[in-house]
Amino acid sequence: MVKKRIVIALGGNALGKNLHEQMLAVRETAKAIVDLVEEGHEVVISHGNGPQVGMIQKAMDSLIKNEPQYGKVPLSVCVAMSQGYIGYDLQNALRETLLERSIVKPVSTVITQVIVDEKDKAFENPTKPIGSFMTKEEAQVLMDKGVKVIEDAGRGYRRIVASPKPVDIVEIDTIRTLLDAGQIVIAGGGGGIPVMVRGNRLKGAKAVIDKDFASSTLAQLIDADCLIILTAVEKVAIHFRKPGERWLSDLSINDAKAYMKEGHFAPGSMLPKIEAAVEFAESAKDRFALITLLEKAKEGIAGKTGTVIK
Ligand SMILES: Nc1ncnc2c1ncn2[C@@H]1O[C@H](COP(=O)(O)OP(=O)(O)O)[C@@H](O)[C@H]1O
Ligand SMILES: NC(=O)OP(=O)(O)O
Repeated sequence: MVKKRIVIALGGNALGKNLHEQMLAVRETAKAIVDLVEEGHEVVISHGNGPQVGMIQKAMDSLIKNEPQYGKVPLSVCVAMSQGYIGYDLQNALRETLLERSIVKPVSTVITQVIVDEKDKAFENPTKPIGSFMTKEEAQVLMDKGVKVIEDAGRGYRRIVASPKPVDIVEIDTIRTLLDAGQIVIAGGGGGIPVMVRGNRLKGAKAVIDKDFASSTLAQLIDADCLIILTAVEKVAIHFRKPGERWLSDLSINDAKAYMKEGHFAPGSMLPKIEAAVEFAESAKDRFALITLLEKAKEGIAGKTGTVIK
């Protein structure tokens, strides 16, 4: 098997929805990642943070309601907190799994800041769902207080925040150096901490970047061969959950663009994954993206399952 440089973007099911679920889920996640390390691939791991950043923001808001002396915690800081505690669990699960298989490789989490454009139209039009799912009635209570909420891909209602596109990654040289030294890197967690450039200063932005887009940017900047997006489906489908549903093993860039126009991929769930996959696959010759289930990552990279976009 040809050794590849891979960015693995972990979806919600790789982390669970709360602290306890996360502790359990990352053990399985680590096994799937170490399977790829064992085959000699270089891996960088990125992950989502929708449920986690929503939980942190809610916790911080209720803290300052009772103890206002702490001051409001900006959303960018909540993203940084989510990177920290998810990275902590993930890097320890990876460390343990590597030791079990007698593989000597340091693992570290790089607190990653991602530059966004302050003129990005996304700041005027929040679209990124975060936090837990609510019923319509619960959502109405929040909406009455002026909180922006949407129905999230048929799964319930969630708060929404702005989600600008990633422009650049501040710590990219650190990530490259660690990778070139043969280490495993967790980076760009939760889409990265969104920051805006103000002269020598980086100012946190009130946003949550989509992890699939941040992963595509990361993969391009480290010249990865492959972007693997691990989620809750083994393959991508057209006519998903409708008559004529068809699961795809290969998806050309042109077909992906046509299917996006025809509305086959749900916004907020599969659509950003296909957009990110297409962006990466068309960024240079021989690059491809793979979308599959967490536990099928090894089979997917061997060409046995998943949807390959190239
Ligand atoms: N065309 C499609 N093909 C396959 N899955 C789709 C499609 N459209 C929407 N989905 C849904 O998108 C989900 C993945 O999005 P999501 O759960 O938001 O991702 P994440 O794993 O990053 O948390 C799948 O589990 C599936 O239910
Ligand atoms: N930041 C982000 O895209 O998180 P989710 O994948 O959990 O939505």
